[in-house]
Amino acid sequence: MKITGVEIRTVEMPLVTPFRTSFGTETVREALLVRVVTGEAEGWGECGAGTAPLYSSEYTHAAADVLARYLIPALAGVPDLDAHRVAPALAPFKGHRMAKAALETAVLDADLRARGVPFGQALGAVRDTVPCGVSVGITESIPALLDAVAEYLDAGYLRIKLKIEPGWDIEPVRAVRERFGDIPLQVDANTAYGRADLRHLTGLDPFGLLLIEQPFAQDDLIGHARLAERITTPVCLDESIVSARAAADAIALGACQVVNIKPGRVGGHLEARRIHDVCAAHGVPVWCGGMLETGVGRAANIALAALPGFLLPGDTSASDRYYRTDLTPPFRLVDGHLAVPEGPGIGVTPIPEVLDDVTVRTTWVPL
Ligand SMILES: O=C(O)CCC(=O)N[C@@H](C(=O)O)c1ccccc1
Repeated sequence: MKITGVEIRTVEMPLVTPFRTSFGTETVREALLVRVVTGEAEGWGECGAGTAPLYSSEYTHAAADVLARYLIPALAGVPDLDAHRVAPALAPFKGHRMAKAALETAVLDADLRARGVPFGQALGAVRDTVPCGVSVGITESIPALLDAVAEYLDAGYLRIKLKIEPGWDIEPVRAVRERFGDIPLQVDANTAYGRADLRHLTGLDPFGLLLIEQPFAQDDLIGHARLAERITTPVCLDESIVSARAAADAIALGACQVVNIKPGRVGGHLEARRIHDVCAAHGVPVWCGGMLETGVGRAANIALAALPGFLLPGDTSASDRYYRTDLTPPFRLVDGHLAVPEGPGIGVTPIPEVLDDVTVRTTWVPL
């Protein structure tokens, strides 16, 4: 594949409601899109980094800079470029996995579109639709939380994930259980707790949760292993699982019994598939996480979520969970499921007038 150039585009997408997690509240999603232009096709990728480095060390401006200054130019010298050669070409540059993932996905998308191959088929999808869960942010009150959960259940979501943090954990879970019974329910702390909270977190065990996600710091595998020894609820890791090796180590240490796979967090869909394979080899179920992606990133996530080891509903919600107008034709929930795009590549393309409306910056990097 010969790339003629790459466009880096920053868009600002208003969220339908503020999204509050333990690491902050977002009302507008600033997202970075990468468009790879080749003689045969154009490919799209989305970088999940936030405006500020609150989920991980990456953030939108840094991702745009490292793409323009180092990552995209690094592809210039790669003979017979294809998606499998992107990660090795970018390996000399440390970190910046979300920026690397956006570029690799765009190269993969361009290649697949040129060959008429759907993303899901290329990755090894075995389903045409994927079951969908939804992530419910921290709300002002318990009644507001119950209203939000009721709305999502009415919309057909098959699993509820509650964001938790110190001071907002056992009570919200208890309230949801009392109102809605034994619906599929899990919690996500985004590293908000310390080992001193371990005993308190065992208080979540009686509620029959599907999992407790990433209560401790990204690098605290021992802390997660100790919690796992004290509770019957599976421990799930998100921020800690940055590679297939990290997944193998975490499983070996007993630090996780479930893994949330996010292609952006691990450097791309090819590493995401390797993590899927490592987990499958250890009998560890995985599910597809989300980072408020527009339809571009969402399409690729849905294709990934159709792989055989994705045994739990993911955060692949419908477009209207976050956006009144998505960049692409919206993903709509049908009986709690989203359809895996069937077209070549990721199967969707941003709608030009929508894209122009929300674009705040574009950079063209010729190769
Ligand atoms: O449904 C979604 O796209 C968001 C699901 C969700 O809660 N994502 C959280 C997370 O901690 O997993 C997140 C949001 C934005 C950025 C990083 C992470």
